[in-house]
Amino acid sequence: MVGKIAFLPGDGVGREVAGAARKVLVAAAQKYGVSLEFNECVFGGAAIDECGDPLPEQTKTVCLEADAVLLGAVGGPKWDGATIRPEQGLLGLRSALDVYANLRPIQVAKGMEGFSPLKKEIATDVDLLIVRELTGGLYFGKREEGMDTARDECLYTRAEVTRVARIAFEAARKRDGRVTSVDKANVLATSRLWRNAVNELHEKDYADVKLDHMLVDAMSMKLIQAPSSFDVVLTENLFGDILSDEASVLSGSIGLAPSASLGDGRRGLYEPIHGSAPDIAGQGKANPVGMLLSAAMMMRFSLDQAEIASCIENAISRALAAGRGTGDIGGKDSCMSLTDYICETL
Ligand SMILES: NC(=O)c1ccc[n+]([C@@H]2O[C@H](COP(=O)([O-])OP(=O)(O)OC[C@H]3O[C@@H](n4cnc5c(N)ncnc54)[C@H](O)[C@@H]3O)[C@@H](O)[C@H]2O)c1
Ligand SMILES: CC(C)[C@H](C(=O)O)[C@@H](O)C(=O)O
Ligand SMILES: [Mg+2]
Repeated sequence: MVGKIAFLPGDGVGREVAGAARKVLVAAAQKYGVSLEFNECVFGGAAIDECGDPLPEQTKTVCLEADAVLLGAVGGPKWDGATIRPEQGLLGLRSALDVYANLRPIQVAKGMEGFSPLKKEIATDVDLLIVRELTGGLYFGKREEGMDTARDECLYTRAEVTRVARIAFEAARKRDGRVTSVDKANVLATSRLWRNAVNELHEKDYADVKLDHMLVDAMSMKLIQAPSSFDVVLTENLFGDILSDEASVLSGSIGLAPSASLGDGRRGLYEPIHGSAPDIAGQGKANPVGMLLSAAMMMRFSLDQAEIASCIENAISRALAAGRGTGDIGGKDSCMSLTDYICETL
């Protein structure tokens, strides 16, 4: 047995793509003669319906005892914002696991430029990694919500910035050696602290990595205009959420984008960057690729199975190169038929 996986399908298309990931993982594990233990738990809206709590104690315990947590997506109009609150739900889970660094790779691989809405010469060679701070900032500050006034506090400590920046610099060393830190330091005090802490760590431990800073508004333009000029993009929680949805479009669809959320230990939380997509849920239209790539990241980072991870990634690339795909990238497959094809070609 190589690993205990807390398996949280969640809601909407989360359930469809998580089912696809389980199928591919089981097939890949079988091929390599290893076994995986899946402990399925209710989470999100499904958990509210079952026991009135989006993150039941039992689910939290299974996640804290697992080697990795594999999550589909949560939410939907039926539950409003109740599936994601900081003290419960999705934000509660991220904070309980202390996974402060959310890695969101975006690639337009050679031969895949056709999926991108960008001109071929701009889409070529896009390969960037967004490192998003995940357990601080506006998402976790104090809130006041009155009829006519509301307030969301944005708070960052130097230690919170330094630990996620370290992950970004380490990742850059294994890639092209460049970090672009994104903030709004011309306006926000938290962004000035952010820039200062990133510079301090850079000077102290990572002078070999090329560092530059960019304001988030300019970054959202440059990401479309010159996406291949970026290697690692480091940013705070809210900016990272927005920029990663934007960046996912470069590769053709949000349904292609995976993520790994990591802390100080080996345990991680793996989920595609998209949500429960109520507009297409239950229709077999969801693209499973972002979820499958998240499962591959799980095998590599938390379960130490790099070979299985590569096997899954290669099968996905081959399927896309063969013209297979769901409707969001112009294909004719359903979530299930694409998943079955990937399983067969592992
Ligand atoms: N990590 C998460 O669990 C997560 C992430 C984002 C949003 N949400 C929640 O999901 C719900 C819906 O949010 P939303 O509609 O703003 O964002 P969404 O990401 O669910 O959907 C945005 C758009 O992308 C499309 N899309 C998403 N995933 C797709 C896939 N796999 N294949 C093809 N197309 C896909 C949808 O059809 C929709 O048009 C909300 O309740 C939100 O809070 C959860
Ligand atoms: C659902 C929401 C809280 C979540 C976030 O903003 O982190 C989602 O958009 C994501 O990107 O995982
Ligand atoms: Mg998001």
